[in-house]
Amino acid sequence: MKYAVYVDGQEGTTGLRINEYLAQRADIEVLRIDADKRKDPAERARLLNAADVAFLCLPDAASREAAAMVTNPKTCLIDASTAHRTAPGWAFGLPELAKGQRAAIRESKRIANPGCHASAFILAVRPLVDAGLLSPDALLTATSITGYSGGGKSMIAEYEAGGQPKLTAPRPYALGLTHKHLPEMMAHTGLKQAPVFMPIVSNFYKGLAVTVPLHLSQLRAGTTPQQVRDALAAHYEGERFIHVKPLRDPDTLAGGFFDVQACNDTNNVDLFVFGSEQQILVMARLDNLGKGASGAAVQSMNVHLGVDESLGLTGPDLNSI
Ligand SMILES: NC(=O)C1=CN([C@@H]2O[C@H](COP(=O)(O)OP(=O)(O)OC[C@H]3O[C@@H](n4cnc5c(N)ncnc54)[C@H](OP(=O)(O)O)[C@@H]3O)[C@@H](O)[C@H]2O)C=CC1
Ligand SMILES: CC(=O)N[C@@H](CCC(=O)OP(=O)(O)O)C(=O)O
Repeated sequence: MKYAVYVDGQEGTTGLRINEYLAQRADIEVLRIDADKRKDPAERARLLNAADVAFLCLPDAASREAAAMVTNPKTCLIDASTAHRTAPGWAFGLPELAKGQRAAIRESKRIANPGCHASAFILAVRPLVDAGLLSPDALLTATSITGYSGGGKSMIAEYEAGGQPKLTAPRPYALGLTHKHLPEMMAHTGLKQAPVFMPIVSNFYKGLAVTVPLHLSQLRAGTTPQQVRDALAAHYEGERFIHVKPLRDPDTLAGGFFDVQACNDTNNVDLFVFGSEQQILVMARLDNLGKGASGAAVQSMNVHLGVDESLGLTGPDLNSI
């Protein structure tokens, strides 16, 4: 028996990449909507209710509409949008978050896929809160450097059209300090205050790194950089997609520059601790279309179905778009 899987938003950036992952799977039958009916509510409702798993790769409002169309109790929804990431009744699709998260994803028929910046921030900060090194009252800042595919089809078209000199330089944005990922960053780290968060989009397709600068005095008294690194390593022990690098990673320091794109075409997250004995940078790197979006969605599906969590996500056949 094959699982029936429908991707609502199959022509979008996230949907296309999910379909690439699914194309490698013998255990999955993809239900495709006819091109001329992609936005036909009746046809979408039919396919949503025929699916064992349906991915919502849509703007937030369309995701909410799609969720309301599902009446079949067997359909598991995995929503890539921001619509349900802190909503009651939805499991957060980050299996590595904490003990018990896999069970939540396994049991829930409603799974909210994390945002790309939020995934990196949460994976860097949650272990420090859980280990008692960082107080939930901490006042943090974070920056994120991201490729332009994070902005979906419209931003990709803008960058790839060429001819706009302003797009050749990095562009800070969300300067109103109300980025849409802040609620999930707080909800899933336990921080009581939102970080001051500035993302920067730049002239490369994909790849993302979030940096959280910390004075050691912001951490539990006496905490060393090595203890911060070790708390991350302990939290993610045995996790195949999360790689905690050695303190002041010699490979990165030898190169002199941080490579934001080094996790591209993988579902991996690399975590780093750089700095001196007084100040550190905790950094998390991922592919915004991999663990930051489509890879994470497929991983959550695998957890939900109880199949090997890395099925379709590793190996030489992993394509990129
Ligand atoms: N790109 C990324 O890195 C990430 C994106 N996300 C989230 O995933 C979701 C999808 O993003 P992304 O793939 O980038 O966006 P895109 O703009 O690339 O794709 C969205 C797709 O949804 C389609 N669509 C819009 N409205 C409807 C509707 N009412 N019914 C059916 N289809 C509809 C669009 O159609 P049309 O082709 O006609 O425009 C388009 O193909 C968003 O919520 C986004 O925030 C999450 C994490 C990362
Ligand atoms: C470059 C760019 O614009 N990136 C998007 C985030 C991409 C992402 O994670 O999207 P969702 O939260 O929509 O799922 C942004 O910062 O709004």
